Amino acid sequence: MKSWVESANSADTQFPLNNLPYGVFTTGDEDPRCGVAIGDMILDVAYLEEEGVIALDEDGDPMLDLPFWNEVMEAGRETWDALRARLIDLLAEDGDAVLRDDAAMRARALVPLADAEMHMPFVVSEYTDFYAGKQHAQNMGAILRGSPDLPANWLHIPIGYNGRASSVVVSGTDIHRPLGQSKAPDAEVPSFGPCKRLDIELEMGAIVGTSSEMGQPITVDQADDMIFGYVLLNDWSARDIQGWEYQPLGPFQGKAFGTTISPWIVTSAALAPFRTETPARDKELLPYLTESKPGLYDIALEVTMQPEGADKATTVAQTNYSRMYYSAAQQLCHHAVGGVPMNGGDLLGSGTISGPSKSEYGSLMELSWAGREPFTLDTGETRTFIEDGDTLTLKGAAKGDGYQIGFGDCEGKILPAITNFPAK
Ligand SMILES: O=C(O)/C=C/C(=O)CC(=O)CC(=O)O
Ligand SMILES: [Ca+2]
Ligand SMILES: [Mg+2]
Repeated sequence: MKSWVESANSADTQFPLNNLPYGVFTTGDEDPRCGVAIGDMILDVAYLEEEGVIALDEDGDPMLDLPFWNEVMEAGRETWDALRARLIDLLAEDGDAVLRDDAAMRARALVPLADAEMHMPFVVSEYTDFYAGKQHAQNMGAILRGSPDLPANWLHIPIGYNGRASSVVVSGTDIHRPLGQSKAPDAEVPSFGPCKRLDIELEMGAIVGTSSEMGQPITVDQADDMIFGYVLLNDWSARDIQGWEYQPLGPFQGKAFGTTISPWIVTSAALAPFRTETPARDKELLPYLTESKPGLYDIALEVTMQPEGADKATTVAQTNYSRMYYSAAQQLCHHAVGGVPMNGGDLLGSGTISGPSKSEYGSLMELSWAGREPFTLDTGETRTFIEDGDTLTLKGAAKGDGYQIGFGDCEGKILPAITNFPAK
């Protein structure tokens, strides 16, 4: 689809007219507001709503003058579809000319992406992280338990744990190395201090738009319909803290200190042409988890690492979201079916995405095989885990014929641990 915003028609842009992802931005010290990426510009949809060019609510109440997309998410799929259709009409080469032919309105409504600061695109109500990548689960078993055999439940249940919504941050937010307890295998007692095995996890985040009732089960198809869109997600992980704390209740502090998401929510509608089947089942799933349509998406993913002062980043992994065993719809169905009310703003981490070859591993734990096999960056430096000053970036794009649907970088720099507090 062609737009009159020229930069949206380039094969290299992450934000062609087919994408139209949703973010929250500022360009100065005004209040953050909703925007839509198009080529190298942001469309200020809060302004267009104020001008009456976009009208979502029957009563004329604004929905886009807010520093989050939750209001639109909760309004439901009819509103999602209406907004997308209106945006395509306003931005298409041969669509409604109201914006295209009004130079003053255009100048006010289109802001260069390069001038904008991006904020959290939605209020995260709750955050759940799954463990649904088969290669990743086998690698973690081999590394930590001496065998790639999957846990007995793994092929039957999308395993997950309840994470922290309060520490989910937008790309570009620095993360301090966490403090915590750990115990080396040969040590007699645990010690307290900065994490020594700081890691990333390459994941996709699914964002729930509409709610389900407490106690009310839903089907996988209903769950799929509740998903508003997707972001890239880095589940920062403190492996030494995690290893000491996680039995028998699962991850706690080792994964609670920070989770970074990409600034743009790519809608399920934009990703629809890239739907792809979950893989063949090793064990037949129980009927409540079966899907009637392809539940995953073909999204190429990449991880880069850049030490402080280095002039370029090194690609350390490349894989694809289609490597997952369970879809977000299956995960959401499983979550709700047990009685949990799921709400607009619920964020579901896919689980770490790894493919079969080493170049496809989505964590440093796997890439360095728990620190036993250091890898070399383009700068000549070696790494096992993250060092202070390193910047880790996730990138992702669904690749169509002559265009791509991107998410914007999901980037975070690691700062030293904060140790100046009184307790010793
Ligand atoms: O198998 C383990 O002991 C640990 C696994 C993980 O840390 C993975 C995790 O948190 C879930 C995921 O992102 O896949
Ligand atoms: Ca994770
Ligand atoms: Mg986390």
